[in-house]
Amino acid sequence: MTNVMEAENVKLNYGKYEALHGITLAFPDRKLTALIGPSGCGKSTFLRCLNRMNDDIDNIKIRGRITLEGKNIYDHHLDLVALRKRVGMVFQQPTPFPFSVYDNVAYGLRVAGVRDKDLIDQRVEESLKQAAIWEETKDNLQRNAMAFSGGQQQRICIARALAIRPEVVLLDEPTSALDPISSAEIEETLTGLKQKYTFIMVTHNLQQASRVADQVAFLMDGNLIEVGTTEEMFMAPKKEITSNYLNGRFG
Ligand SMILES: Nc1ncnc2c1ncn2[C@@H]1O[C@H](COP(=O)(O)OP(=O)(O)OP(=O)(O)O)[C@@H](O)[C@H]1O
Repeated sequence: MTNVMEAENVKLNYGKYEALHGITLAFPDRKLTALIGPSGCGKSTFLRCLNRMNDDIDNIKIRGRITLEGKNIYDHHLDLVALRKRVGMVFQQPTPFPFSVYDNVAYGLRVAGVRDKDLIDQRVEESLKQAAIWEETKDNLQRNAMAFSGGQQQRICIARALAIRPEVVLLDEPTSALDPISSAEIEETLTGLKQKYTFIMVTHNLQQASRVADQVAFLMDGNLIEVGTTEEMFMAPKKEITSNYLNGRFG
């Protein structure tokens, strides 16, 4: 199995505080990896390293190496806009822009300089279909995206992330702000898309990880404690501390 991204001994400091102590973790192609662990263990911090979303924070220092298809994403020559086209992101709160569904999904393509209206139309439709929100939006593409429900907005945001055809999609607790039905719809959407994209998802919801992930990584206090296939992690974790966490004894 090939790995699309690899993190090697990633350490991160917020000023003097070391939040990640040397994380080594590989992300297999077209699989969903769930990052789990107690609050404050560094899941989001680590996720944000993977498309350099931490770069703008003052006093941050990142060491180690993160590669995308073998190339170091922290290389000085790297074009950040190009990186973010290849590694997209979906946030915890649905964050549609305050304009139409169509313009939301077309946004990334237009920023990338695509002007061909037919190509944009086609990509908007394809992406909304992939994110399983086409049926609910196809007659309302000019409606403001903010006028849809939270769950629909999140699927519009997934469509927006997919429109530029990233290789990797980072998801930071994408369902924690949603009701159970919308969460289930997002899970179904992700499961259906796994053949096409590599997903890396932070989640607090262990059941969700067990339902949608292929690989699960357990972090605690800025360390990677254990990583394995979802089955290995939930059925036969190697470390007692992992087992205690999965059984709800702490966290
Ligand atoms: N911008 C920041 N400046 C300073 N410290 C930060 C910053 N962001 C996070 N931290 C600290 O780094 C540690 C890891 O935080 P992070 O948000 O990555 O954890 P998490 O596992 O995603 O937590 P949660 O599950 O609660 O979202 C925490 O101690 C947090 O307080």
